[in-house]
Amino acid sequence: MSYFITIEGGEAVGKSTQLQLLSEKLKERNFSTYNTKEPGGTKIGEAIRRVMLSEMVSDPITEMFLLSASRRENVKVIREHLKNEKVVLCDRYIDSSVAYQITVKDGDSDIISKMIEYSTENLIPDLTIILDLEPKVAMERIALSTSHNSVYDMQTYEFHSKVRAAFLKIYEENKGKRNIVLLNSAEDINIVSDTILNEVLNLIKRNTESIEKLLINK
Ligand SMILES: Nc1ncnc2c1ncn2[C@@H]1O[C@H](COP(=O)(O)OP(=O)(O)OP(=O)(O)O)[C@@H](O)[C@H]1O
Ligand SMILES: Cc1cn([C@H]2C[C@H](O)[C@@H](COP(=O)(O)O)O2)c(=O)[nH]c1=O
Repeated sequence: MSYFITIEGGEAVGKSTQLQLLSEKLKERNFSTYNTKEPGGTKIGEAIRRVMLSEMVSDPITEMFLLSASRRENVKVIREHLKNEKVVLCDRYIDSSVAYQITVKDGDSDIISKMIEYSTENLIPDLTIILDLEPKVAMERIALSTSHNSVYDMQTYEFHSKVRAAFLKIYEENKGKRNIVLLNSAEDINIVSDTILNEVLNLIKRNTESIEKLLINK
């Protein structure tokens, strides 16, 4: 069985740390994983990432064109890995576009939703983990980190607060409709990591059980 899992949230909430830990823990359990991120994941995507992280584009639709080009290329690669029974872990995906380009930057939601549709061809995650953190703590982590110096990392408290609120809204609007989990990432790294692993193992267990039921009833 293949799984597509996304990790979402604002700047420095711990997405890449948790993605790496999850990948290692799944490998220890004999799952084959493929790690990727957005923007990025392919040669074109990485070039777009460099542009986006060095220059804040004020027009959300212009940003969506860049993100969609990166995403479309990345989705092709993701689909190949899903065909090969991999657990694909993606650091940010479509919920980030809803949060940043629609909610925070007030981009036209119909246009952006269409762009998401075209770039993903409706590839929806099996599970989305949203990491939530007070912007004050996130900004402290950014200040201490040597790798957090993008134009997004350097935004104001107000910007980071809007991003946090946007992800909380996504959670409220989607819980019960798709597999989406909200976690407090102010907790210790290992506690957050164990909780994420449990969520993933539960998803796999639920799926395996429903397949077994189908086979028995056949
Ligand atoms: N639970 C935690 N407690 C304390 N520090 C943490 C925790 N999780 C991550 N960190 C630290 O916070 C910083 C940001 O973490 P990380 O790079 O994983 O965040 P991120 O969400 O991927 O950031 P971005 O999306 O902005 O690149 C890193 O220095 C990391 O070591
Ligand atoms: C996928 C996606 C990303 N962004 C922005 C927000 C982030 O700060 C940067 C990526 O940097 P990170 O270090 O990987 O967090 O890109 C966005 O605005 N919209 C999106 O859909």
